[in-house]
Amino acid sequence: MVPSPPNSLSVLLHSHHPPVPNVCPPSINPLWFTQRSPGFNPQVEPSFLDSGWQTFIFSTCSPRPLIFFAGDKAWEEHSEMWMSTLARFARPVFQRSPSPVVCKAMKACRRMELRAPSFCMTPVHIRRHQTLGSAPMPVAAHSMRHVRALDEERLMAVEWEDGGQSLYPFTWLRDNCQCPRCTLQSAEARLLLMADLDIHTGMDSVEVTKDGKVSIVWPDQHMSVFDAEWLKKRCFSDAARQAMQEELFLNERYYWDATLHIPQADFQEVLHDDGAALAWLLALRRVGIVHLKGAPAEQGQVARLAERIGYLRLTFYGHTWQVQDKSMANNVAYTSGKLSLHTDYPALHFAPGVQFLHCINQAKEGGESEAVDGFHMAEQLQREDPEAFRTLTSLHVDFTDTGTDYCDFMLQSKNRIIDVDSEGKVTRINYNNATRDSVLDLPLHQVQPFYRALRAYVDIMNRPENVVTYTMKPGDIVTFDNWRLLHGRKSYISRPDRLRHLEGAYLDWDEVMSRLRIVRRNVHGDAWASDKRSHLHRKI
Ligand SMILES: C[N+](C)(C)CCCC(=O)O
Ligand SMILES: O=C(O)CCC(=O)C(=O)O
Repeated sequence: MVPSPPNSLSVLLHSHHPPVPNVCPPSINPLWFTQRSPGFNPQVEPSFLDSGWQTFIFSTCSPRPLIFFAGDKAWEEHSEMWMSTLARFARPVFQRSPSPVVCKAMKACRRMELRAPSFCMTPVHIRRHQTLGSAPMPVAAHSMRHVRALDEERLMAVEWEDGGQSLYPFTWLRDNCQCPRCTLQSAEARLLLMADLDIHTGMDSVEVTKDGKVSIVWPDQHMSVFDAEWLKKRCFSDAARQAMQEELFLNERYYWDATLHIPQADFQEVLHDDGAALAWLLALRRVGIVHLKGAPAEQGQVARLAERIGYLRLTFYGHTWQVQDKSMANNVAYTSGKLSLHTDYPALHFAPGVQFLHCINQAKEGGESEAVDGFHMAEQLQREDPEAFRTLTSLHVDFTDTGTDYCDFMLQSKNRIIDVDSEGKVTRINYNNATRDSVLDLPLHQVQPFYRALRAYVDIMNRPENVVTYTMKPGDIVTFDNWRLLHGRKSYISRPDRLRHLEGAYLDWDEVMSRLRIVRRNVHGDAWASDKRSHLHRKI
């Protein structure tokens, strides 16, 4: 064992029995690292632990930087591989880290000439059977050493007890005054009108009160008092903002291919236990697909699951809908034919974010399910065929859907097959070949390039190494990110004595994320998040 120098990195072997087992095999984790590395902040990630992943969690929030390893038996079996994985992926990340604590630790490591793969790690066991949810997280008391007004810049500077500093614009502080005249406390909503906000306000005085808050007197003698923790959460530094946004939106994704072991959770546990619900929703967000097992094989279960979240998304196919081989089918899904990889409902401009499919009855022959990670496939397309990627992220394609179900409908939409945000990051896939319209609103010279680009994307997603195949059994519910995954099914033999029957429902990501935040707060409280942010304030 390599001795641990003072202030060096320690490893805690975190024995964790995840509520969602086998989210991914150890062999996949290095991939996760490579994807995360570019913007990777070595912060503690309790959420990741809760989804049952076997990986390394970094933390610089305690006096010494810690590395948690969330694993189980896999650690014993793969410890060598884990060590070298950590050395390969984590060391460069730590080396790039601006955190003074990490820099100090790295220097200590270099002094001791500790090189990869050992990476100055001391395995230490912490209590077994302890999840991070129940682990005593260091509670950060964010106390302020000093506050001052920088009148020229119209900024308030907070110097924190641990040495860091944060800057807050006067205008922002006045805008966010928490007093009952400026904030409706019962709704946590702003009362102060924009028209009444002096966006060039000065500050008469500022001080730290005896109970550790910031007290400001404005030129009109209005007074604002801000809690240290509240201010810390809202620090404007790049790192703090990035951490806050990740905490709010959980936008980091784990990209996968055919080797994915689809995360699983128990249907009843998810319905009744917040820890299980949290694990489910975290994996749904990060991986994009989770199987729930053990639902009764009868109609009504996807509605119960949607109620666990909030409410489902009504569409022209009804509150919930029955996937069966129907005569005069109003959708190709309601036949026994093959469904090629697709997202649901690109005929809507705002397609449902999340889909539940519950197997009530499976076919005797055929009907196996398929899924691919559309974001990962888009990344591969961008790498292999940038021209095709440009085409699919820029051209708007017409989709159409006409018929009668919940009521009669005649939908038309224009969507980019690969939707990107203003920074070029893929946010949504819109593609169902069945509802792609024959109306193609392109000048002649763009038609053939469009087909070439679409075919290139489809060819990548159809590669066997990218497609996960599974067979749903009665009582299984697949829950997946319909903005990200493309799903399909093999054709099946329809028999009157054994009717294949799935029940489906849609939800939107806003409602799902809302429930995720609530169960996370129920399970962890707010302490871990603020602790995570404790060292992220801006150095000036
Ligand atoms: C019919 N339904 C609800 C199973 C799927 C509709 C998806 C689509 O046509 O894009
Ligand atoms: O029948 C299936 O397995 C999948 C159905 C489907 O893809 C859909 O309803 O969108």
